[in-house]
Amino acid sequence: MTADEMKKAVAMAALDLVKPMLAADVVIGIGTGSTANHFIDALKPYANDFLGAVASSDASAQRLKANGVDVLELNSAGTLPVYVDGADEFDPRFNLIKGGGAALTREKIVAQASQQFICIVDGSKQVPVLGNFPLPVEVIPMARSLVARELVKLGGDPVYREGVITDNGNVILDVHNLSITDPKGLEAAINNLPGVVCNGLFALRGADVVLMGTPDGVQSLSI
Ligand SMILES: O=C(CO)[C@H](O)[C@H](O)COP(=O)(O)O
Repeated sequence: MTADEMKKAVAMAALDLVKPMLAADVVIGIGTGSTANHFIDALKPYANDFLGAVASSDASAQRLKANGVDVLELNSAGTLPVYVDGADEFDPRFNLIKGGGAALTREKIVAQASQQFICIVDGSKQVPVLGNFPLPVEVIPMARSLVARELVKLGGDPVYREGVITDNGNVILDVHNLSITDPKGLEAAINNLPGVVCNGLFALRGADVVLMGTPDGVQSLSI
């Protein structure tokens, strides 16, 4: 089974969890990336069974609309019952690194607005300790060098993701060589740096459910 086939399988497994929640007044949260894209495509036959979705990126919003799903603003949607999204890494406590697709800020907002976060990943994303995947940090452009120096003080090696501007008009620093033994503490510390909009650690609000695709099928993991 290819990685893409595993991503599709976890997307279908997530759909099985979400289908019973769908109703005429229900709005769901949708993430960004190749795994989330499979989930969006799988929603097409059910597009008329719920009110719509809040998207974590312009790319996902466009894909939802192409699949017949109405896209709503979070401000008019209130609390969402569920958020479905991928991740770049997850640890045994369901802390995550996200933002490989540069959508981390809106992803974190929609996750925070949701009662349940279903994380859909292939097995390559499972790690004992977060940090092998470089941690994305979204930064106000004028603060890029300042924040980079502060991230070095925290023990990381930040690299400017050249050519990438987020949906919010900001830039991304990818922080290499972090061994993240205190995900909540590091998430808060990085968020406290002036110029940082958001960082890709999802520990203060991690996933509730992880569906992991393996060559032997989809595993529903628990903490
Ligand atoms: O955080 C993300 C985008 O900002 C994605 O969820 C993460 O990069 C995983 O992507 P994929 O499903 O393509 O492996």
